Parts: sequence; structure tokens; C-alpha cells
Amino acid sequence: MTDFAATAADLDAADPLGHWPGRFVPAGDDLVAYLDGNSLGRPPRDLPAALDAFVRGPWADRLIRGWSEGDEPWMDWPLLVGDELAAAALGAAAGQTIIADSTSVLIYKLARAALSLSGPERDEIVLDAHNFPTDRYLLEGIAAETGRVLRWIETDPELGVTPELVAEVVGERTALVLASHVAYRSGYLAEAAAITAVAHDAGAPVLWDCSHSVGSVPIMLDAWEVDFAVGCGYKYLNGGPGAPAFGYVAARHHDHARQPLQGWMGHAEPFVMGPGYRPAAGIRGFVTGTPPILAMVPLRLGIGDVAEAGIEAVRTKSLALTDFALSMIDELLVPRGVRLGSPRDHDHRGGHLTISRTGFEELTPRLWARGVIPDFRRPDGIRLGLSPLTTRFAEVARAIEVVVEELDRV
Ligand SMILES: Cc1ncc(COP(=O)(O)O)c(C=O)c1O
Ligand SMILES: Nc1c(O)cccc1C(=O)C[C@H](N)C(=O)O
Repeated sequence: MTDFAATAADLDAADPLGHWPGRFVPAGDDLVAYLDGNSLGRPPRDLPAALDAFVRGPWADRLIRGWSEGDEPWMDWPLLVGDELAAAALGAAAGQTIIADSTSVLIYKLARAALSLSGPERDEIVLDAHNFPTDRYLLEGIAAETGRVLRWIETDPELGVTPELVAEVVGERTALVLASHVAYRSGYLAEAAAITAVAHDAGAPVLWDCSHSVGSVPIMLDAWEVDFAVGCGYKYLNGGPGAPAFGYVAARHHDHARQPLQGWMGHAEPFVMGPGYRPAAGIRGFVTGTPPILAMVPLRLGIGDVAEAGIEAVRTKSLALTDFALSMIDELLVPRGVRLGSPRDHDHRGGHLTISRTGFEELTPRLWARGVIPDFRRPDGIRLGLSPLTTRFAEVARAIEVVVEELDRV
């Protein structure tokens, strides 16, 4: 039998990103393994000082003048921090990304903006039947609001969207395709460039939900000719609970796509406070209300961390972590009746793995009680989220050993 603890120690010792977990605030002594950084990332050690500096500096001193004065007036932050993320992790040129709102709100805004590009003859919204609930629910509402219908991509829940499946359902009635770059359950990594091309061949724009890839898997929005994209700030970007999301709109759509939440901060002249709405030029027209500046302080740190580590190095570590977990799953869990619900090949594997077995719903609280923190996704999946900057191989080894111990106890 393989000595996985020893292998993990070797992998940690040789890991070029091995110092990164030490740059995050340590958890209490009862935490054995945190395998949920794909749901909520960890706080960087520098964060308390950064928050303190922001509160005492720009906020306390500058007060309302902070919006318009200083090196980086807060009015600029949605675009400024958006550009920092675009450079670090999105493969997008400046001027196309904002930080604002939640992912759900940005899905609404950008899906409606995408639909504003076509006429009523394009009456179908194409989406993955197994996409994250908020994506499905939002588009259900948008379809009802705009007199369109949903057309489902019938994905295998243990895989995800493929160019072939998308090609089967798009056509001259397609107004929009929405899909997740990495599937929230299976971790399937979609071929974003190929799927975008399939949608474009049918004359439809694509909105990518990159919540489970941003900060973990390299994204090339410009090169893939993506139209719209969104993603969470609190997962691999470690922006903290409820961190604002990012929204990307390709420059070619700025003059044509209209988003529906016409707030004063997206107005061409917000402080004129005039009678009618006139969108600001460029990506600023996709901002709605006052930007969550305080919440961008941790997000900026997280984006800076990804930039410093390098997204390619992050991806290399991510694949090494999932490779290692897979070797343990195959040797220790498959013989105990566990099934892998995630793709094996690197080209289609995101940053997390799902393992399935009846009884996992009851097992999850027992793992949490022992300080091993993955999450459970119905009907029978335990999701092992392996966030490259914060997860050690030793944690993976210990977590899977605890799963084995708990399975053997039953
Ligand atoms: C694919 C995907 N989209 C969106 C969200 C969340 O959106 P929000 O932050 O608005 O809750 C999540 C996770 O919660 C997700 O996994
Ligand atoms: N966003 C979450 C939240 O606000 C509370 C608890 C969990 C979450 C999640 O991140 C769910 C997650 N997007 C998922 O992939 O299941």
C-alpha cells in the first residue's frame, strides 16, 4: 500500500508554491484539512493590516473626498480593480472588466445586455441543464420577462458542456448561450474557445460563468472571443464572504449592448444628476450603484496574490493536487464503493473533484466534526475543492485518510 502521507510530504517539500499556504491566516487548531476554497477562500495574513490602513487612511482621513481625490479615487475602483483582475487571470485587455455587484446580479445584467443585441426572432436562451442554480433561475426569470423560452443543453451531470452538445441546440433562434467554464459539481472544464465559436457560427453571443475557474484555471477571454463573462470574487480569489464579482463585456459590444439596471453610477455624468439616463461610454456603463469599495480591499489582495504567483503556476499546482487526490481515490476509495464524478483528463479537469457514494450526506457532518471540511452536493457527492495557493498536499492526504476511517467505521 502506498504511503500517501510520505508522498504528500515530498510533494509539499518540492512545491514551488509551497510557501503560499503560510501567507494565509491560520485556522483554529481543530482544522485538519480545508477542502472548500472553491466555495470560500481563506483570508490572507496581510488582510487585517490592509483593512486597517484603508480605514485609518483613505476612509477616516479623506472621507467623502475619497471618491474623487487621491492617487486612486474610489470612483475608478470598479474599472481599476477590474483591469488588475483582467491582467492577472482573465486574459483580457484593459477597459472591459468591472468589479461590482454579486455574480447573480451581474449574470442578470450581462444576460439582458446580451439579449439586447438581437431581435425577437431570436427567442431561445440556451443553457446547461446542470448549471449552478442561480444561473438557471435567473435565466428562467429573464425568459419570462423578455418573452423567450429556455432551450436546455442536456449535459451529463458528471461531465459538462461540450461543443458537440451546444451545436445540437443552437441555431437561428438562439439569442444567448450561457454556460459555466468549470462546472460547479463535476469540475468539468469546458472548451470555452470552441463553444464560443459554435455559438458565434449560429449568430449568438456567449456569457461564460467563470466562478469556478477564475484564479484557478487560466482564462483567455479576448483570445477566445468571448462576448460576456462573470465570476465570483470569494472563491479562488480569496476576496472574503460576499466579495463582489467581476463582469466582462468585450469592447466590441460596448456601444450596442444595454444593461437593464440603469443606476446613477453607470450614467455618463453621475454628478450632473440630470433628468434622463444616458449610459457612460465603455465598460463604465455596466456599473449600477455605489461600488463596494471596502469589499474590494481584500479582493485586491487576492488578485495581487494570483498575479504574484502567476496563473500558470497556480494551474500546475492545481493539477498536481487533483492528480494526487485521484491516486488516493483510486487506491483507497474506489474499492470502498466510491465513484469519481469528475473528469480524469487534464484538459477537462478544473480545480475540484467530486466523489460520490450513498451515505455521503450523513458522512459529511462527521468529516466536519473531525476538522476535515469539504462540502456536500446533492444527491450523493462530496466535493473536494483544492485551492492551489492555500492547500497543502498533506491536507489532501489526511482528509482522504479520514474519509477512509469514517467509511470503515460504518
Ligand atoms: C457557477 C456559480 N455561479 C454563481 C455563483 C454564486 O453567485 P452569487 O455570488 O451571486 O451567490 C456560484 C456560487 O455560489 C457558482 O458556483
Ligand atoms: N456562494 C456560497 C454562499 O454564499 C454560501 C455557501 C456556499 C456558497 C457557494 O459558493 C456555493 C458554490 N458556488 C457552489 O459551487 O456550490
